Amino acid sequence: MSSHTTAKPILEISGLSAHIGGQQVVEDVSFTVPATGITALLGRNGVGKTSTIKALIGLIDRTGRVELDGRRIDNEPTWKLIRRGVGYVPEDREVFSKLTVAENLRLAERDAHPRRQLVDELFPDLVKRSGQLAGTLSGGQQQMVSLARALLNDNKVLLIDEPTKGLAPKIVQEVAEALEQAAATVPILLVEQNLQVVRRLAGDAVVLSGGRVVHTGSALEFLDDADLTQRLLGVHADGEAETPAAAQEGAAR
Ligand SMILES: Nc1ncnc2c1ncn2[C@@H]1O[C@H](COP(=O)(O)OP(=O)(O)OP(=O)(O)O)[C@@H](O)[C@H]1O
Repeated sequence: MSSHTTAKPILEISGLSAHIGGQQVVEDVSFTVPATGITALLGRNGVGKTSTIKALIGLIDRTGRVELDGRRIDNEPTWKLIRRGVGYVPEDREVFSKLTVAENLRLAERDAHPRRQLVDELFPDLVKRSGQLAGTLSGGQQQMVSLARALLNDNKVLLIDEPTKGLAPKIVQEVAEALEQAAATVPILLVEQNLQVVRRLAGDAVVLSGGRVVHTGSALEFLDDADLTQRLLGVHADGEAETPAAAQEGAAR
């Protein structure tokens, strides 16, 4: 899928900076997220991908400018951004383990008319397991619950952090399939280490190093540039073994 586009972006980020414990983890970050398709946020471990997403939605203190659909949101608290239609699927999934699948989904319903049919079509396995405690699901199934919760509401954009992390290859493909279908209904900013998934899904790519944006452009063009992927991700993105999880931040700083 190539959705490299010049249409009006859904998210416009400029000069975003954030500190954690005295360390600057996001440094003057600027990029845009197009109003359609999937934009991949890439980089080695520890470069600040998760922190950038958290800064975007105010989960860590930030400075800079963030616009959602042309409206400034950087001065608003997280709960308000969620209500304005910024869906967040965190890295650790955060399902309520003592609640059933159905209860997890019901808790997430924010709109008067949640998109039940879409979610049931996307995740038939969850329909079958609606009475099962979420804590007894596999990692992949919990990821589906986490994605389903965000998709129930009519969001303007989804921020999804490493949805395939730690999942078996077959389940990675299922999650990728769900993301592909979800992206037909809502634009997505996706942190993803599995570059085969990025290749399949992403139109644009934003690459971070040392808390800064070091590359933006077409995801496929980036992945096809072996020198650039080697330099910025520590891997050759040549179709095989495209998972730079072990490539530590450091060399690119
Ligand atoms: N709660 C925290 N306390 C202290 N330092 C933190 C905390 N969270 C993140 N950091 C530091 O901030 C930097 C950026 O981390 P972040 O998790 O945003 O990177 P990332 O690119 O998402 O990494 P990964 O791919 O490993 O998830 C790292 O140096 C990390 O050690």
